[in-house]
Amino acid sequence: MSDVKTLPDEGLPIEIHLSDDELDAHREHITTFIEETIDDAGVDGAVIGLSGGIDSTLTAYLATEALGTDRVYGLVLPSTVNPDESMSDAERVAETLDIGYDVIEISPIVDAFFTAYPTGEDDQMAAGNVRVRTRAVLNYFVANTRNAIVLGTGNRSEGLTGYFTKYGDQAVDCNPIGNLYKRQVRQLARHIGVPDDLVEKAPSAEMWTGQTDETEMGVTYDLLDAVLVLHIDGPLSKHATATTLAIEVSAIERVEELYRQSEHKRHMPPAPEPL
Ligand SMILES: Nc1ncnc2c1ncn2[C@@H]1O[C@H](COP(=O)(O)OP(=O)(O)OC[C@H]2O[C@@H]([n+]3cccc(C(=O)O)c3)[C@H](O)[C@@H]2O)[C@@H](O)[C@H]1O
Ligand SMILES: Nc1ncnc2c1ncn2[C@@H]1O[C@H](COP(=O)(O)OP(=O)(O)OP(=O)(O)O)[C@@H](O)[C@H]1O
Ligand SMILES: [Mg+2]
Repeated sequence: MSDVKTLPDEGLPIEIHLSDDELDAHREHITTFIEETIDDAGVDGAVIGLSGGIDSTLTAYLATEALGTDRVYGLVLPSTVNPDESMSDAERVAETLDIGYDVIEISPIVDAFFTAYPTGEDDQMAAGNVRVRTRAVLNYFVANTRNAIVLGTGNRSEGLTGYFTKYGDQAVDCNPIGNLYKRQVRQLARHIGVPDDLVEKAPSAEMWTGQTDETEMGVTYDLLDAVLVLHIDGPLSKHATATTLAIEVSAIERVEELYRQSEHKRHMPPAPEPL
């Protein structure tokens, strides 16, 4: 973690922190959103990929609260690079919520891609993205058969930094926690009773062995969220944000870079204007 930029203890802006009343309001707002999305779509329920991480765990808890156990279905999709502990955490979530779920090992499918195009197997990012997109295909396969929609687990911090695989974990029908920054995801999860060990574990895409979000992005989520709320979403300039948070301008510039480089991921694929 040595070259990961962090926030000084006193640097957390109040705009990030949610009071108990605000957390209750988010809980109500999100469960209503899930219920209305299912009703408007005219489907029987929702499918969600369970990774044992906090984003899918919180989304699954809120979906079950909104829809009931019978209308939420979990998919636990291990590959060779997922730690056993993550997959058992994912199963624990499904068991705790008492929702139906399948465990499907994706390695044979992923290996078929590597056999088809062996050059790609050693490219860590490209191969990791194949694992992520394989899960998307399975999510939709199961959703089609169950007359269900696919619930995404993307949060606002990931959305603004493009920290997701295009047409992979972003290939979903809605993102119930998409308006929450990562720190708020943890706060709401703790508030509604998600076990502490799941709230506190280090976020990881688990696309390759040992990957963690913060190491790859080069900033902690606390720093990222603070810069997003004050500067990218908020009114403060780069220098005012650096002063407010007592951090170097280079940390702000790293966040700006993540935001700028991922602009294409936040839009539908463009086409030329009609002639
Ligand atoms: N300017 C541009 N305009 C239009 N399209 C553009 C583009 N630049 C790249 N592209 C396209 O986008 C592709 C690159 O995007 P993409 O395939 O997504 O790949 P990329 O952004 O390179 O990698 C995915 C990132 O998301 C992270 N991730 C993925 C999945 C889950 C999680 C998690 O937190 O669980 C995190 C992962 O660790 C990595 O940092 C290029 O191959 C190209 O096709
Ligand atoms: N092994 C897996 N099986 C099923 N779904 C998965 C698996 N790995 C990832 N996913 C899906 O991809 C989503 C994106 O992963 P991401 O790592 O961003 O979220 P998370 O694991 O829920 O939380 P965290 O970011 O804290 O690790 C997950 O929320 C989950 O829906
Ligand atoms: Mg994860």
